[in-house]
Amino acid sequence: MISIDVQHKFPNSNTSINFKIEGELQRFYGVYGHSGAGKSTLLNIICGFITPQKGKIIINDEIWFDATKNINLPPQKRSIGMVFQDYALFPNMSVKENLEYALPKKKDKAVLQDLVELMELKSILNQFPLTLSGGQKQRVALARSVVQQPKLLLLDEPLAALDQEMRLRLQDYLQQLHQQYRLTTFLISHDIAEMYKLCQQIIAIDSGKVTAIKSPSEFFQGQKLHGKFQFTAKVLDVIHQDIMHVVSLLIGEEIVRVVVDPELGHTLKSHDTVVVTTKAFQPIIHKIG
Ligand SMILES: Nc1ncnc2c1ncn2[C@@H]1O[C@H](COP(=O)(O)OP(=O)(O)OP(=O)(O)O)[C@@H](O)[C@H]1O
Repeated sequence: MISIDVQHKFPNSNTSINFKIEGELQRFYGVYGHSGAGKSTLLNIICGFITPQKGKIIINDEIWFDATKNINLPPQKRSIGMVFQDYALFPNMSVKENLEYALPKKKDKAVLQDLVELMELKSILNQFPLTLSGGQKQRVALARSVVQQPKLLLLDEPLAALDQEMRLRLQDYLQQLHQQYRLTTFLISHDIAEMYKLCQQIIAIDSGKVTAIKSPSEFFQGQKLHGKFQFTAKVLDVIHQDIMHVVSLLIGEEIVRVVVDPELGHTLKSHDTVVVTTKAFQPIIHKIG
């Protein structure tokens, strides 16, 4: 059982933090909200980097924080694995040494071997972080955070710096990790598809408060899906040909050319951000993967 009920106010900030979460162990939670909503603050409070002014954090009957009883376990006493966007590996240690360093002294080394296999790290065990790609580093960082089999795994946008292909592969690894070890996981992500794929519950945060805890389909379909296509795109260039105005748009990693009204065409320039919507909803869908 997870029971979080904390209040906090940062000096010089208008945001009052008030997080209330009742949840179950072994679940994969997505933490979702606008920039500045308080997602990282939630993870920092759970791991003990920020001490809230009031409230309690109880994880599986263990009190990690209780302001009235003056209990505040330091981060190293809270059983937590963490991975952030920047790959915090020890640069002077090989992959193998990075993993071994994380293994608690009395723990069986078998878990290391399992993780090396699951995360396909065998071929890079003797390499140093500097020689690894972003995706490889994050695979090692994920494996390292799981070596000690923590009670909570806290992931703050761990895949945000990776390209789309690598991101999808790492999502598969994350999924396998969760299936294998069933660690209670909190993942911050802005990627709705990622949340759908990985998370059982979405913890929605807005202005320092938890506003909903729902399944991805309940949450996102209520919030986002309006039965029409809507994309955010970057304008790459606008070509004026006679009375035609052709705009090249970058949508995700795809470039799409569209003809627009001259009135609109004259107002657009490269680097503008636009929203593209279509009224008719008759998409042609081809399975590609
Ligand atoms: N140490 C701090 N001191 C003062 N204010 C802070 C501190 N940490 C966070 N805040 C404020 O709390 C609010 C929430 O910040 P937080 O980083 O948790 O947002 P976030 O949802 O993770 O945003 P992003 O998606 O951009 O990373 C912001 O208004 C931020 O300025």
